[in-house]
Formats: sequence, C-alpha cells, structure tokens
Amino acid sequence: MRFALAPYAPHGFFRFFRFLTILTGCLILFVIVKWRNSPDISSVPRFPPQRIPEYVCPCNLTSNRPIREPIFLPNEIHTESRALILVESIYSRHTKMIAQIFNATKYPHQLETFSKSLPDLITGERGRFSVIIVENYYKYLNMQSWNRQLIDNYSKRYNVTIIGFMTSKINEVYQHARMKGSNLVMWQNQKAFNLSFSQESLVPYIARPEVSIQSLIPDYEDWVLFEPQKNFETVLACEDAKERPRAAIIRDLGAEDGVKRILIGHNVSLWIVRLGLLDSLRFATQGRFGFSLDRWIQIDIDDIFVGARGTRMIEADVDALVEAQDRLRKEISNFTFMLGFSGSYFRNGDDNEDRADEKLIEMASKFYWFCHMFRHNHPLEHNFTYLEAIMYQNKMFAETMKIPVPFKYSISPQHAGVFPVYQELYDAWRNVWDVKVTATEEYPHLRPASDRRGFIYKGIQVLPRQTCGLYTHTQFFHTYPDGISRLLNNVFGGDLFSSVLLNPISIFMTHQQNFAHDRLAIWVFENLIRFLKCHTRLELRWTDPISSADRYFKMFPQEKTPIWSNPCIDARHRTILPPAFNCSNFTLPNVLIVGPQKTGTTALGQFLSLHPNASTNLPVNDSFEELQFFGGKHYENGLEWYIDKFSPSSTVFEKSATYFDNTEAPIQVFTLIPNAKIVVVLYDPALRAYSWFQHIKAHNDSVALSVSTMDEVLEADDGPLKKLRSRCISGGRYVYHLDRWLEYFPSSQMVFVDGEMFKERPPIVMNKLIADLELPSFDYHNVLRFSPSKGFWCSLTKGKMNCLGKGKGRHYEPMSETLRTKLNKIFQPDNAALQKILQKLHLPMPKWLRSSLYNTK
Ligand SMILES: Nc1ncnc2c1ncn2[C@@H]1O[C@H](COP(=O)(O)OS(=O)(=O)O)[C@@H](OP(=O)(O)O)[C@H]1O
Repeated sequence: MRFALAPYAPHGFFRFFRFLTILTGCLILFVIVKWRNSPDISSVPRFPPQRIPEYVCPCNLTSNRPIREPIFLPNEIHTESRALILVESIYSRHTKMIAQIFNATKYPHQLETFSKSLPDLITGERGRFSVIIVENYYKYLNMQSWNRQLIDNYSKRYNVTIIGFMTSKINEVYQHARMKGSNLVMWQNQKAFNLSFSQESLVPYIARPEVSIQSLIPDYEDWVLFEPQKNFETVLACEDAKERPRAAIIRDLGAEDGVKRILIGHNVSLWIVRLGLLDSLRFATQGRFGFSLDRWIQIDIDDIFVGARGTRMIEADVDALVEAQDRLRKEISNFTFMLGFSGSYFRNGDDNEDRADEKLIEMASKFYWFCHMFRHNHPLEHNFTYLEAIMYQNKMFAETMKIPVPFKYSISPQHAGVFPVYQELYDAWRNVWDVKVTATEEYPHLRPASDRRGFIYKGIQVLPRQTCGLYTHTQFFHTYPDGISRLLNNVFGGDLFSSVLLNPISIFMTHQQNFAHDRLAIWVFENLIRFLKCHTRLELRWTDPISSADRYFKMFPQEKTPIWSNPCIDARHRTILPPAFNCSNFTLPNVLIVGPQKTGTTALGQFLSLHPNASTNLPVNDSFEELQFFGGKHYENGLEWYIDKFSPSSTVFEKSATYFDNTEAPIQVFTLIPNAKIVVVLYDPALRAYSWFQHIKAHNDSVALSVSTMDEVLEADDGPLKKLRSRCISGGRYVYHLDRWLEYFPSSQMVFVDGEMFKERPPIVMNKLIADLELPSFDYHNVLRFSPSKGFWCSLTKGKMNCLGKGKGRHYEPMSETLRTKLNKIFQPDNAALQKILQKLHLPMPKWLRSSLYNTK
C-alpha cells in the first residue's frame, strides 16, 4: 500500500510498468531508457559508518541565566561608525587575522601602520573613529609622546575605547611587569587554565559566561595574563599554572588616566579571543559593531542524485538524514535540509543506492528542494535556448515526482555563470523557474572566504556561500584531506565556527556523498552546534532563502550593486568565464580623468588624445559623450559593455568628470583597474561652483532659472534652492572626495593638475602631465593655440584650429566680488585641508589655493 501511493514502483518490472502508465510521455521515455541502460549490478559492499566522539560541553547549560546588558545611549555618540586599526605591519599574520574579522563582519575600518603621523582623527567636530584597535599594544605604550597624547585625548574627548592586544615576547627576560603609566601588572608567557567569561562584566554578549574551559587546545604557554585590580574589570577570567586568579581579557575603566581600554592577552588566533574581541567591539562601540544574537543557517545538499556508484547514499543514510534533521530542528528553529536535484541522475547508483533515491522521493515532502539543470550541465557550455530546455526537463521531473520546490532559489553547478556573470543563465532561470535567489562562493573571489559578498544582478539576489570544510568527495573520517585533526579544528573554534560567529546568515554547501558512508556532514553540523551552544548565546535559526536574501540586503544594502573585477586575473574565474569573454583580447583604460566637473576636464581629455600613444574610448551618444560607467547607470550593463568601448594602445584613457565626487566610483575603479593612474583637476572651487551654476542654467534647470543671481542660491536654507546650493558646493569639497580615492589608491597613482594653470597655459601643463603618465615626450606647444575668438586654447591639427563646442567655455557675467567672498568663506575649511594634503604629499600648491586662503583670512 505504501508503494501504491509512491510515484514509482521501486521493485519488480510489473509494478514499475503499472506506474509508468501514469507518467507523462516524456518521462516514460526517460525512465525506460534509464532502466534499460542500467546494468544489472549488485550492490557495492558497505561498511557501517565509522563514529567519532561527539563534543561534550564542560558545563550544564540548563540555567541560561539572563545576561547583564549595558545601556547604550545613542545620543552620546559623536563619532563615525568606523574602527581605526593601528598595526605594526600590514603584512603580519596577526594584522591579516584582524583584518579578516573586520572584512567578514563588514565593520567599516581603516588600517594604518604605526608611523610618525597619525591619520586625521577628527573631521569638523566629529570623531572619525568609534573605536581604536592596537594590534601590538607595546607599540602604543612606547609611541612618541605627542602621538600618544593625540590618541589619548581623542579617546577621552569622544569616549572612544582603545582595544589593545598584548602578546608574549619570547626573548623577554622579565616574566612579570607593571604596565607603563598604570598599576596594572601583567605576566608574560603564561598558561591559562579554567577560562571563563566573567558573569560580572558588561562586555560578554555572544560569549556564554557560565562555561569554564579547563584548558584550550592547543595549550600554548604564550598568554599575557593580568592581575585583577581595582579600577579594572575582568572580562575573561582564568587561573595561571599556580591556580592564582588572573584575567586574560581585562577592561580598564579609565580611572587612572581617563582613557578606557580593553586589553587582550593573546592574539586572535584562538577562538576564545575572537569571541572576546567581537564582544569587546560591540561594547566599545555602544552596539554599533555587532549583530543581534540571531544566526540563520541554511544547509544545501547540492546534488542529491549526483555521484558515482559506491559513493552515494543508501536507504539507511536517508533514514539517518531524516533523523538528523529532526535532531537539528531542536537546535535550529524550523531547520530543513535543502536538496538540489538533477533528475537525469535519479537511480543512477547500485541497487542499494537506487533504493535510497527512491526513498528520498517517497520522503520528498520532508525536505525543501531546489532545481539545477537536468543533467548537472555547466551553463557556460550552453546558450539560452538549451539552458531553458534542460531547466524545463528538470522541472518536468520535479512535477512528475511530486518534489516540492517551494522557493524561487537555484544553484548553478560549480557556480559557473553566477560570477563572472553569464547573462543567459540568469535569463533562463527567470524564464523557467522565476528564480529570485542564488548563492555563490566566487564573488568577489573564492579566497579569502572572509571577503565573500552578495550582489543583485538582473533582479536575482546572489547570496555569499560559506565553506563548511566538506568537499564533494569527502565520505570517510579516516581519509579526510590532511587528517582528521584539521576537521576537528575547523568545527571546534576554527573556520566553520568563525563563519557562524561572524556572518548573520550562513549558507553552507554539502553534497550527498557527505551524508553517505561515515555521514560526515551530520557529525560536522551537529558538533558545530554543540560547540556553538556550549560557548555562545547565539540563537540558531533557519529561514527560506528568499527571506534570507531580503534580510541580507537590508543589513548590507551597500552590496546590492555588483562590483566588476577583471576576471582574467583570477585563475578560477578564467575557467568559468562567459564564452564571449576573450582574455587574450580585451582592453581596459590605464588612465582615468575623474573630474571634478567644470574644471576643464573635456579640454584636458581632448588634448591628451592628441598624443600619438594615447587613445580614448569610442564616443557614446548619451551622458554628454562621457562613458560615466563607474557609479553610473551604465555600470549595470556589465564589463563587456565597458571594454567594448576601448581599443589597444600603450596608454588608454577615459574621462568622465562625474567620477570624482561619486561615492561608488573609487571602489569600483580600484576593483577593476587597480593600477590605473587617477587624474584629478584642482581648480578654484569658487569658480567651479559658479561655472556649474551657469551650466545648469544653460540646461534650463527650473530652480536655477528661478533666481537672478547665485547669491540667492547660497542664502537658501530650505526647499529646492537649498538642494541646489548643496549641489553647487559639494563637488568643490575636494578633500572630502579625495579621501575616498586615497582610501584605495596610493598617492603615487594620483596625478593632480592645476586647473587654473591649465586654462591659462595648457602646453606647459600637458607636457608635465604626459611626463607624469610616463608617456614619450611630445611637445604640446606645437599642437595647441590660443583662439582669441573662443577665448580659450584649442587644438591645432593639420593647420586647423579645433575648439570645444559652445557648452565648454561659455560666456557669462564674471563673478561679483561679494559672491567670490561668500564662496571663498564656504570653501575655506576644505581649501585649508587641501593645502595640508598637498603639503603632506610634497606637491606644489596652486596659486588660486594660496590666494583663496590668504583672501579669506
Ligand atoms: N581649452 C578650453 N576650452 C574650453 N573650456 C575650457 C578650456 N580650458 C578650460 N576650460 C574650462 O572648462 C570648463 C568646462 O569644464 P569641463 O570640461 O570639466 O566640464 S564638464 O564637467 O565636462 O561639463 C569651462 O567652463 P565654463 O567656462 O564655465 O564653460 C572652461 O572654463
């Protein structure tokens, strides 16, 4: 009776034949072909699954005491949400580990090496950093006194906590010492026993205070331990080898010198330190760095029918899978495995394995299923029509087998076509399954895993996938690649533990082989959860991928737009490139004239293209002849749209004056062309604002036309005029925008052009520019001439003057003295900051900058 209800008959040709009569014509053919082709093989012998011990929490967790919550007062925050990370070297292992934590959590940060000059800590009245991390606290203790004072005063004024790491120095002769300028006593090269987060401390949030860990594995003698003190709060308590009470993480309440600190006596290689750091960051930033305790976990079994005979699940494995799901539901609310299927491989194993496939179909409604291609095809090998056909084939399989596919979610075999994007895959997904969500490990790159991000392309939300340490062919504990201890480390505090800790949403990929033989996946996830539940207060949850994607992009809206990189420089991406993309024949610019607008960029671009070794893009009809790719509407057209516009030359440049003040442009440019030279024209911002005002008037902007002078715009304090005021001014706040470019590009790649000098004597400026761009010399005196009728310099080709159109070099009333004074005043702070930057970079100061600063004083 049981089988009478099933959509197939598992044994016996008669039953099978009876069942076939109710299948669609297409499926009849498919099943018959399959049945006839499968050789009459007996089953591959199996051994019972090998077991390894489960994790036992060293504490009974039934108490679940409520935690002491600090009260955060958001109105007391006068700093930006950004961490300053001061490191000894950007290349050190410890720096990389800290950076990985910040990258994975996406907490905004700025990494700086200890040097004579600190980065600016303040803009205007606002602090630029909400927490300061000192990677090597000894460096802070011994830093030059004026820098130390700068940091300490900043910390006191803005209530910013310093989090410092102290590690043991191997060759140090002393074992214990009093900390410089404090009563705190620290002990080096210690072993830490009976570690537990303090119940009294306000810092632990994710960390579960009632658990005491006898000793950590590996148990090195490299802790710095602190003697508990008055005015200091123990965050992570422990004992030393002589059973004396010590603190491994301690909070300095600031009673000694007014500076609040959290000192950590080990580097972040230990999971307990990572846990302590996360909670310290949350505490120090008044909750701004930190997610809730919720962690959403999705486990996909990517290819439920795909696998060679002998490696696949048998019936007992299917039972074990269902039982594991029931157990996991007790720990992860609503948990359900997600099964990805390619119908073509159904019943493709030995007899036992075929029965397991049948059982999975019988139990189909216990799981959620998601679609692949019918034959696990790599999308890049097929065009849209074929992709559509094989997706339909799989859809028919699902319908016939009554497989529940409730969510508009799909995964591409080997992630091919998801990133780098293959548009035909996205189109076929939408047409056949109306797919709304997928996931990949490849964006922006497979490694480091901590940098994985999501994006939205053609309306499909792509979530990052996390690594769980199981490979497609991992079936046995004893053959785990590089040994079982690697797997144990991964689960008990290693990468897998960190993935859940650092990512609010984790989507893990497994394969059916991981649930066969030793059923490693079941052990891995159950023990991960035991460990997480033991040491953290995280609430584990499951939700469907559509809700996860909505949640993800609400949390990280900045990731919605994909950031294109050059796929040809990533070895993995090269192997999964859309067929039209030819790595041996494409051109990207190596120079970008980024603006600002109305500073002479069009003339600069035109003059640069006179150089025989320089070429620029093909013209585009819209967007004022500029490509306006980065940060603009064309960006979503993808990389192919952009590279199509260039042809090879030793210097290929593009000029779009909209890039300079666009918030997205710097990271997008850097990701695609990190070695490009960035040309910025520095023109008097007062004149620039005036020119821009004339420009939009000439384009019949109704708000600009509603006033008789620009002075009225500057006086506006609400409504559309106020908006216009800020549009006039914002482009001229050079340092504000430059800061973003300098975050990505070293100053050696930035080329500054004096806009005033360019307007007056372009041949001299051009000769210098081509030298800066390392182009062969080319005397611009021979190709540029001043046109008295135009009132500007023009190019001279074959004896013919070629001036820019009437939109560049307009004729309008010169700026009044009162307007000039007002604008100078507005730009004074920005101009002063620009002067500082130019001095710091040892660059000459433009005449206009000197006089604007002088006149306003
Ligand atoms: N040789 C030459 N020919 C024409 N115009 C010149 C030249 N050199 C500098 N300028 C100044 O360039 C101003 C226009 O700047 P942009 O080209 O950057 O404008 S845009 O942002 O691309 O629209 C333009 O601004 P307006 O004078 O307000 O029209 C000019 O002052």
